[in-house]
Amino acid sequence: MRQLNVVNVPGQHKNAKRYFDPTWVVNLCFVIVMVFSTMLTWREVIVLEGAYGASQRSALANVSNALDMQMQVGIDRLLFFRHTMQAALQTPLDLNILRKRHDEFDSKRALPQWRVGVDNPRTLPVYGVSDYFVNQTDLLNRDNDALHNELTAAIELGYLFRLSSHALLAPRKSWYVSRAGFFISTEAVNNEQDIVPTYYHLLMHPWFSGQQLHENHGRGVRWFTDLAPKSPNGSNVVASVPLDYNGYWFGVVMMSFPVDAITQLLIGTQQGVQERERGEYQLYDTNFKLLTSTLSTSAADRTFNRKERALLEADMARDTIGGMRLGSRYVSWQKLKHFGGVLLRIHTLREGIIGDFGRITIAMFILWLLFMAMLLVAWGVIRRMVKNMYAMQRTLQWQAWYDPLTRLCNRGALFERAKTISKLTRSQKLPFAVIQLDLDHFKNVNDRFGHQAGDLVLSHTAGLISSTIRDQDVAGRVGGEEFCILLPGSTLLQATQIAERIRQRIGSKEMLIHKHTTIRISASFGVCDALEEGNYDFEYLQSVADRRLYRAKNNGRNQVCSSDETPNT
Ligand SMILES: Nc1nc2c(ncn2[C@@H]2O[C@H](COP(=O)(O)OP(=O)(O)OP(=O)(O)O)[C@@H](O)[C@H]2O)c(=O)[nH]1
Repeated sequence: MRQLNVVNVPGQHKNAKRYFDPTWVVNLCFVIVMVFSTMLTWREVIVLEGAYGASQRSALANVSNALDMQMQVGIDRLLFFRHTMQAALQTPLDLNILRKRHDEFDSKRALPQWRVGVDNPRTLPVYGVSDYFVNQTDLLNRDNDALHNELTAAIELGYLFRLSSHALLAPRKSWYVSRAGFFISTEAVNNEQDIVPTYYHLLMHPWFSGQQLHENHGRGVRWFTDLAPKSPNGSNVVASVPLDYNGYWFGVVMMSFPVDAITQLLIGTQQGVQERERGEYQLYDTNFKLLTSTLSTSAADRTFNRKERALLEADMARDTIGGMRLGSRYVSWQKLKHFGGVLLRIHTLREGIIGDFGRITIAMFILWLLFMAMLLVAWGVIRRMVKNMYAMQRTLQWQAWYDPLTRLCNRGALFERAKTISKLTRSQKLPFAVIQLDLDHFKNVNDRFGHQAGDLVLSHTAGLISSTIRDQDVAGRVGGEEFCILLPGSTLLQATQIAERIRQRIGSKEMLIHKHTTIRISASFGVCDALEEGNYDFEYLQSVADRRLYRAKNNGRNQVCSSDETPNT
């Protein structure tokens, strides 16, 4: 027998679970709204974070530029001093007072230490060491033709050293250290015994030795740090520039700036800035050694661990300005143009939270939380409403299609499905059998045992029918105690056998209608098939089956009639 491959008729109870669940749509919609609103909020946070980073870097750039400007003043002054020396070497002053100093130098140059000076408080004395000392190292040389001119140029420079301006970043000390074994210094050497150690000390520092031709090819200003936080003078930053003239390296002009003054300068730039926006500024030298900070050294969150330092140094190797989040801090940094060091700005989470960006972020987060809470509540309510509506719709739909007592199709549903099956079987030229079934003497059941017992018999019979037919067959209650079964794909013979099986099952069962009462009932059947009748019209088929049912009734009930001519089978 060919298998009928369509029984998916609207309203069929067995397929009800395949219905689409609308709560999934509600869930999906809310999840999409949640995801999108979270993504939008997140995007806002990222934009805010970018703006925060930019504001941090811009605050740092302001301070860094102010510091650079002051450093530039120092550099300008240093270059001016060098230029003065070069001018003095080019056109030496031919004054009697200076010529006397040449003679004095010639007379003292062999002494272990000496002092030559103009008796005038507006200039500085020249301190020197012996010819012997100079000859000990290739770094020094006293055999040059311009030696006297260099000496008078140094005395002239002494005048300028004295005229130190009142810049914000005033030098602590200024020196001219000559390779010819002498120096001038804004810090007087009070004891003659200290001249040699002082000169030696100056030579040994990189800010002198680092100005040799092979170390400073560009002959520009170089910056050095002199870290001595425990000394009374504290740490210094030293700028030095070589003095060259006519291709000969004469010596080095140097100035030292106290780190404390830089600290004050940094603190000064914070005046007028709200405390929560200030953050902490740290100045590091070229070797990433901390020089100074605007906060006291005891601040716990000012230091970086090894991993953080490595991250910062890697970032600094790539650019001249940047910023990154390190733990709960935001660290922005900028390399200083002149000094070669780097200025850092550290903004802690606490400062960030009480700042404008922090407050906006918190407000946004609270709004997002509120929105999420409202969304969740709305989700719950709408989901429940949709669920209830859906359940109600399913109930109504079920009630429209099914008989509540027997749970079989009602008359209307059966006719609808019969039409569909009829059309389908006709198009596929398949048999389509119809069984009409009527309980025998059902009135007696009602009369003897009551209407409720009658209902029980009806539902019990429906159960027997449902459990006997196949999945593709459809059973319905078409009258009080009258049933109809559609058997798509079944021939008359097969349908008659099925009807017979149902008849036997109904007749053989003792039905429990009261606690201690069972009854046995019977049913009569009329069967027909569309292929045999040559007509697929359901109403016609039902009328034939009905006619045969009444033949069965007339022939004594409890039997199946499948023909108009032959006696019951
Ligand atoms: N309990 C109950 N009885 C019903 C229901 N619908 C119809 N009936 C009863 O079914 C009985 C049908 O009686 P009849 O049409 O005389 O048929 P019968 O007594 O079965 O006799 P035959 O069909 O000739 O064998 C009537 O008494 C109806 O009241 C129902 O839903 N529940």
